[in-house]
Amino acid sequence: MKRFIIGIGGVTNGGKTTLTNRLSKALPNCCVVHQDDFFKPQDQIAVGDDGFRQWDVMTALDMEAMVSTVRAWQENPLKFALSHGVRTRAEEQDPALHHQAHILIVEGFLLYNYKPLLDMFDKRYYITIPYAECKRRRSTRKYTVPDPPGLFDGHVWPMYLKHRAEMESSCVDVEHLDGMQSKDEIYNQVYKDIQNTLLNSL
Ligand SMILES: Nc1ncnc2c1ncn2[C@@H]1O[C@H](COP(=O)(O)OP(=O)(O)OP(=O)(O)O)[C@@H](O)[C@H]1O
Ligand SMILES: NC(=O)c1ccc[n+]([C@@H]2O[C@H](CO)[C@@H](O)[C@H]2O)c1
Repeated sequence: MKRFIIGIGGVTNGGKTTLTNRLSKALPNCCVVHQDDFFKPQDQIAVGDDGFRQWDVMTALDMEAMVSTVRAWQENPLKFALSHGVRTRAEEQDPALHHQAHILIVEGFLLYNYKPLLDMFDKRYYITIPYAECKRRRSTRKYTVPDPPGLFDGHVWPMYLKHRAEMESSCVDVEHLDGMQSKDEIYNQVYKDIQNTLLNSL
């Protein structure tokens, strides 16, 4: 049974969770790992010289635990699905793929800057949206720890630019997605692409 690990990375509020949720319902035998579930507790997040808690850096995340979770899926996708309460709905899925592939979607804003995780992906997507749209969408969001005033311009966006530049300079192979397209357009494009990738490699 073939196993595929798909990364849905990119900028905060680019639409990663929206896309992941739709894909995970449509793809066969599909589990999901969300990077946001691996944030360290607030009291372990350093406060920078700028006065902001440094949420948007690798050290804010327990990346070892995240990699272990992905390894647990690799070792036994069926056990992983059962223990994470995933029920696959065969009747809605593509019968050509259903019995042949197990899929893990890993979704998050900092997937491709951590080598041990980077190397686990079979396919990497990277969603981007421009600054103004990102700031607008982010201002409507309620995180477990709400953004203090100025966090977006003082920390979130500069860290995004820094990590993106790092990723580009290390020539990571990613497929870019335009997060300004409609949710349907993005979903249809990625679903078709995954279907082709799977069928070509089975
Ligand atoms: N293609 C789209 N067009 C317009 N709005 C979108 C699109 N995709 C998602 N959104 C909206 O943008 C906001 C962020 O979406 P989502 O939670 O999927 O992003 P995310 O990348 O997972 O964000 P984060 O990881 O920073 O929490 C939501 O309000 C969502 O409805
Ligand atoms: N999920 C959280 O615990 C949390 C807390 C504080 C900030 N964030 C933000 O989540 C985004 C990634 O999805 C990052 O831009 C963080 O700033 C998340």
